[in-house]
Amino acid sequence: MADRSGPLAGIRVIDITQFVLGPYATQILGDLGAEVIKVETPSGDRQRREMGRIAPAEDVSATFLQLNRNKRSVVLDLKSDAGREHLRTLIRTADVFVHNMRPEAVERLGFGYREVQAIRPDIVYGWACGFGKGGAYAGRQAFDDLIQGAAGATALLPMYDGNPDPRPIPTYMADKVCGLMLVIGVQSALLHRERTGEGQEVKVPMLESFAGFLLVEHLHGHSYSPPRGKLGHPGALTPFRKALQTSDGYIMILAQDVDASDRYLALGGIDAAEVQRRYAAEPDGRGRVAAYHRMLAEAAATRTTTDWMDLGTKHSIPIMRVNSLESVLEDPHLTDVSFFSARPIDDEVGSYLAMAPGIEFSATPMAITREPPRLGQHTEEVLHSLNSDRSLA
Ligand SMILES: CC(C)(COP(=O)(O)OP(=O)(O)OC[C@H]1O[C@@H](n2cnc3c(N)ncnc32)[C@H](O)[C@@H]1OP(=O)(O)O)[C@@H](O)C(=O)NCCC(=O)NCCSC(=O)C(=O)O
Repeated sequence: MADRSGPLAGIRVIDITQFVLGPYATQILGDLGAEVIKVETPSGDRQRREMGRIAPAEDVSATFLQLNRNKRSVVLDLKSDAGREHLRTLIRTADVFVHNMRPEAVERLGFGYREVQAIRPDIVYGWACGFGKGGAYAGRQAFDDLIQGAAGATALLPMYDGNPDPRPIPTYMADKVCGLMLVIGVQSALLHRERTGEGQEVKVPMLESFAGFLLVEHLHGHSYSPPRGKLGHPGALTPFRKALQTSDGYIMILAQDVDASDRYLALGGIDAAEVQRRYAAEPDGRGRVAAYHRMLAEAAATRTTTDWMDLGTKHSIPIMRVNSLESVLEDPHLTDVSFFSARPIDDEVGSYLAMAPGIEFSATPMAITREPPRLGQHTEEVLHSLNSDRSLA
C-alpha cells in the first residue's frame, strides 16, 4: 500500500486476534509497515470495551487505543457463510494470517492451518495459543494472569514485600512478551518464505514462551546440572535493588565498579576514608554490604534528582531519575524526542495519546499512518476493494 512506510511495507496481514497479545503483535507489524486488516466479530474485539466507564465511546477503551493503530477494522461474522467467504477472499490476498483462538474454536470456523494453507499455499500462519500441543494444559484458556501464575512470575512480588500471597506483576507481561515472540516468529517465517517460497505455521504457546523469558535469571542454582544451590534470590531479587530518595524525588543508581561507586559517594559527602571507617566497624561481609547500601542512600539524600542526573553525566556514574506513571509523561528525554503525541481520531472520540514506535531504521523508518479504527470503520472500503480489484480475487 502506498500509504505505508517501514521495512514490512507491501506485506498484508489478516488479523483476527483480540484482547492484548495478538493485537499488540499485529500493531508492531503495522508499525513496521505491514498493511494490517483487523477482522472483528460484529460486537468487536473484546478489548474495545475494557474500562468502558471512562471511554468517550463504547468501542474505544483506553487500552484498545494503545494496541490497534496502523490497522483497518473490518467486521465479518465468521459464523455466517458470507463472513467466512469474505475472509477466504481476504486470505487469498494475504502474506500473513494471525489468530489467537483456542484450537477447537478455530477448527470449528474452518480456519485451521491446513484450511488456510489450502486457500493460500505460502501463507505465514501466526498463532498465539495458551499451551503447546501434547501437554497437560493443551486447549485450555489462557490469559495473562493465568500464565504469570503457571510460569512462576506470581512468586516474585512476595519475595520483595513479605506478603506471601502470590500476585501477578502488575503489567500484562506475559501477553506483551509473547506478542513480541509472535512478531519475531512471523518475521522469521517471512524471511524463510522470501528465500524458499515456502509458508508455514508459526505457533507461540504462551506458557512455554513466557517461562523461557522469566526463568533466565530465576533458575539460579538450578541452571547447573546437577543443581548447585536452591532456587531463591538471584541478583535480580536482592532487597537492595530499589530506588533511593533524593532531596526532592527518587533516583536509581547502579555503580557497577568501585571507582564509579567511590565517585558517587564522594559527591554525596562520604569520602574514601569514611567509607573504609564504616566498613571496618562491621563484623562481616553481610554487614558491609548493608553498610554500603546505607551509604548509597545517605549520599542520594544530599542532592536533588536533577543535580544527580547532571553529576551522573559529568562523572560517568550510571544514575537515572525515577518517574511515577504520571511524571513519565513529562520526562525530559521522552519530551525531547517527542515520544508522546496527541493524535486526533474523530469528533466523538477526540484525540488519543500515541507513543512513538520503538525501533529506529535508517532506511525504512517506522511511522503511524492510521489511528486506531472505530469498529467496522473500513468494512465497506476493504470489501469494495476486494470486489473491484480483480488481482485480489
Ligand atoms: C483468549 C481466550 C482465553 C478466549 O477464550 P474463549 O472466549 O473461550 O474463546 P475461543 O478462542 O475458544 O473462541 C473464540 C470464539 O469467538 C468466535 N469468533 C472469533 N472471531 C469471530 C468472528 N469474527 N465472528 C464470529 N465469531 C468469531 C469463535 O468462533 C469462537 O466461538 P465458539 O466456537 O462459539 O467458542 C482463548 O482464545 C485463548 O486461550 N487464546 C490463546 C491465548 C491468548 O491469546 N490469550 C489472550 C491473551 S490477552 C490477555 O491475557 C488479557 O487480555 O488479559
